[in-house]
Amino acid sequence: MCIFCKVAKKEIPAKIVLEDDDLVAFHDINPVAPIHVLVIPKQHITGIGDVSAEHALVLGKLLVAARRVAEDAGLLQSGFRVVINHGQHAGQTVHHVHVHVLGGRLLAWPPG
Ligand SMILES: CCNC(=O)OC[C@H]1O[C@@H](n2cnc3c(=O)[nH]c(N)nc32)[C@H](O)[C@@H]1O
Repeated sequence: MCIFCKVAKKEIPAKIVLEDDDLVAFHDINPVAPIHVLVIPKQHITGIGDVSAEHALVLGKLLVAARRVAEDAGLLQSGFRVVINHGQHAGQTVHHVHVHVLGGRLLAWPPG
């Protein structure tokens, strides 16, 4: 089973910050910013490159949850970044779609 499916099923530990029937949000194990949270659907979706119209609702819920994570982390004023990586060039290492919520410091643009 994929590692994020295990997190969703509580089979491996994670510092969960938000959860509902459809998704779970938890701190990244290797944060690249003071706030680095991942928002994942409980349903296994391999990557944003694999989605279609049938996924629109859950994808929307991930983005609304990302905003809630940012708000709860006090980032609405200072700013935050929401990132989804797909495939090798984007550095995707876990093949279960996940939204990165990054904040707490000035974030460079363009990303490397
Ligand atoms: C370019 C990033 N591309 C990507 O695919 O990000 C995957 C993200 O998931 C993180 N991560 C991996 N395993 C675990 C785990 O068991 N637990 C947690 N809490 N985070 C994990 C990893 O640090 C990376 O930022």
